[in-house]
Amino acid sequence: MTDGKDHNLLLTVKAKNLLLRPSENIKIKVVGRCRPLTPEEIAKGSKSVVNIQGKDKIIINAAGKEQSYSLDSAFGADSKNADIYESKCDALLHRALEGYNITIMAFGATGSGKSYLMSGNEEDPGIVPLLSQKLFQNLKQRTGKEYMVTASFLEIMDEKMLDLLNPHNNPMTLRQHIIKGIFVDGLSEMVVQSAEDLAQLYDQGLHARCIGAADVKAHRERAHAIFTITVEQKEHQSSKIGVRSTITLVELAGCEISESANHTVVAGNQGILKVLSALGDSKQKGGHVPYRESLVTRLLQDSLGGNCITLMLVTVSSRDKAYQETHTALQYAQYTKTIQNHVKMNLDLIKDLQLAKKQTWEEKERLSGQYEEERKINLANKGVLEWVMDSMKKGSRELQEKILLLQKERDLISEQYKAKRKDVDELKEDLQKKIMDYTKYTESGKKSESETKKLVTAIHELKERLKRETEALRKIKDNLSLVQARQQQEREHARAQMTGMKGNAELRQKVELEERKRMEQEHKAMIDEEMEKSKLDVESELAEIQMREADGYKYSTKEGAELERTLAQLRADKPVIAMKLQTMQKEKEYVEAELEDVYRMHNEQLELQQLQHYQTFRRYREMFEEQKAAIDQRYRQLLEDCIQDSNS
Ligand SMILES: Nc1ncnc2c1ncn2[C@@H]1O[C@H](COP(=O)(O)OP(=O)(O)OP(=O)(O)O)[C@@H](O)[C@H]1O
Repeated sequence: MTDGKDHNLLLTVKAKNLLLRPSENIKIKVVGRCRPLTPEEIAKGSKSVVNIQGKDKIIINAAGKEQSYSLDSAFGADSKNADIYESKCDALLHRALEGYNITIMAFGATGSGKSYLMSGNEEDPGIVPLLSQKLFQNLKQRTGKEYMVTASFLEIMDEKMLDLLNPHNNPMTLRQHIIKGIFVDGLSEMVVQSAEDLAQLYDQGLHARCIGAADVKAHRERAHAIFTITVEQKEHQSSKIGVRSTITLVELAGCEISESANHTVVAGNQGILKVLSALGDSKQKGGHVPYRESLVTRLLQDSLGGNCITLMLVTVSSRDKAYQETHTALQYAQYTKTIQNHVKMNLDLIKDLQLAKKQTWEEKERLSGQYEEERKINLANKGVLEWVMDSMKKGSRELQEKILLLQKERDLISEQYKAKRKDVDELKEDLQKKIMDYTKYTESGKKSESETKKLVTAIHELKERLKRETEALRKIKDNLSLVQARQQQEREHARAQMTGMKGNAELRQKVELEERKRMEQEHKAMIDEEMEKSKLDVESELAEIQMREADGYKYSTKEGAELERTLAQLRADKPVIAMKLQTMQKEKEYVEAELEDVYRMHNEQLELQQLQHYQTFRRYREMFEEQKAAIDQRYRQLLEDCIQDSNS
C-alpha cells in the first residue's frame, strides 16, 4: 500500500510519462456538405447558387461573382448521410478504437443542415446513429477484450450548461485533468450496453433540448450540443484499463450572419469563430488563442489544436438568399483546414491513473444506475413525466409529442402573461400615483380649472388604457387556463396508461411524489400571484375612493366610505379564495386518484399473493401426498416382508 503522498507522486510520474510519449501532428480534416433546397424554399422561388466541383470544391455563384473554396472533400445535394459516414467517419471510429480521441463537429449557418447530418431521420440516419451502430458492431468483434461504453450529453447556451440526459440543477464545472483532459464535473455519465441504448439516450437528449424553450429555432441557433461517448477496453481479467478513447460528437450553434449591412455574428458562436481565426487565419496565427473566453471553446480545446483527431463537417445551404452565410462558413472552414492537432494514443492507463475511485468500472456502473433513477425524476420534474414513462415503454410517440408541444405552448403563453402583467402593474402604479398627486393638488386649495381638467383627463385616459390592458391580460389568462386544462387532460390520459404498467412500483411512487410536489408548487405560485394582484386591486380601489373624496364626493355617512373600502378588500379577496378552493379541489382529486391506484395495486398484489400462497399450499400438499404414498408403500412392503418371514 502507498500512502496519499506516494500515490500522488506515482500519479504525477506516470502522467508525465504519458505526456512525454511522442505525438503525431495531424491536421483537422474539413468536409463540406451542401444541402438541397427544401420544398418550401422551392415553392417560395429560391434558387440554388452552390455547386460541387470534383471531389473537394464548393463553388458559389451569387451576386454576379463566382467564388471557389477548396476543402478536403465536398458532398453535394444528392449525397446521403451514410455516404459521408462511410467515407469520412468510419475510419475515425477505428482510430478511436485504437485509443485515440476523436471529434466530429458539425459547423454551419442556421438552417444549413447540421441537425440533418448529425441526427438524420428514419430514411437517412445521421452520423451519430450510424456511428453508434458501428461502434457496437466493432466492439462485439473484438474477442478476448472487455469493454465499457458510457455516454453523456451536454448543451451549452448563453454560457450555461445543461445536462441533457439528466436535466438537474446541481452545479457543473469545467475541470482539467492531466490525463483525462478537460471535462465537466457534475455531468451524468450513463453506462450503455448496446447501440439501441445509445441511440435511445441520444434521442431522449435531443428531446430534452427543446423542453421549455419558447422558440425552439431561436434556442438552437444559440445552443451547442455535445454528445460524448467514452470507450474503455481491456484484456479479459486484466486490472489494466488498457485503451481509453473519447468520441466527441458536436453540433455547434448556427453561425448566423444578419441580412443587414453590418453582418454581425450571433453571440452563440463568437467564441468558436475567434478561436478558429486565431488558429487558422494566417494574419493572426501564432498569437494568443482565446480558448478561455467561452465554455464551448474551453471544452473543445483538445479538438481544436490539441490531443484529438478532428473532422469538421461544414454544412451549407444552396439557397441564393443564404449566400453570405455560406461564404462566411466556408471562410472559417478554410482557416480550420490549416489547424494542426497533436495526437497521442491513450494507452496503458493502469489502475493508479484512474481518476480516483470514480473511474473504476464498478463505480461507473453504480453511478450510472443512480443517475438513471435520478434522471427519470428530473425529466419528470421538467413536466415530461409521461414522456419518460412512455419512452420506457417504447411507444405512443404521439402522446409524448403532444405533451411536449403543450408544455412549449404553455411556456410561451406564460411569458406573454408575465410581460402583460408587468405592463398592467406598472399602469396601476402610475394611476395610483396620478390619483395621489391629484388628491394633494385638490387639498392644496390652489385649484385652477385648466390644471384640474388636465389632471382629470390624464387619469381618465390612464384608466381607459388600464381597462384595455386588463382585458388583454384576462384573455391571455383564459388562454393559459385552457392550455393548463388540456395539459392536465393529457396527463390524466398518460397517467391512466402508466397505471397499466406493471412492476417498478418504487420508481412510479417516486415519480408520482415529484409530480404532486410540482403541482403543489405550481398552485402556490398561482395563489401568490393572485394575492399580489388582489393587493394591487385593493390599493387602486382605495386610491379611487380617495380621489372621489378629494373631488368633493360626499358619502352619506362616514361609515359609508369605510364600508366601500371593506367592500373593495372583500371583492379583491374573492378570486384568491376561489383559486384556493379550485387548487385544493384539484389536489384532492389528484390524491384521490393516487389512492385509487394504490388501492388497485394493493388488491392486485393481494390477489397475486393469494395465488402464490395457494400454489405453495398445493405444492406442499403434493409433496405430503407423495411422501405419504412412499411411507405407505414402505409400510406395506415391511408388512409383507414380516408376513413372509413369519411364514418361512
Ligand atoms: N441533406 C439534406 N437533404 C434534404 N433535406 C435537408 C438536408 N439537410 C437539411 N435538410 C433540410 O433543411 C432544413 C434545415 O436543416 P437543419 O434543421 O438540419 O439545419 P440546422 O443547420 O441544424 O439548423 P439550426 O441551426 O436551426 O438547428 C430542414 O428542413 C432539413 O430537413
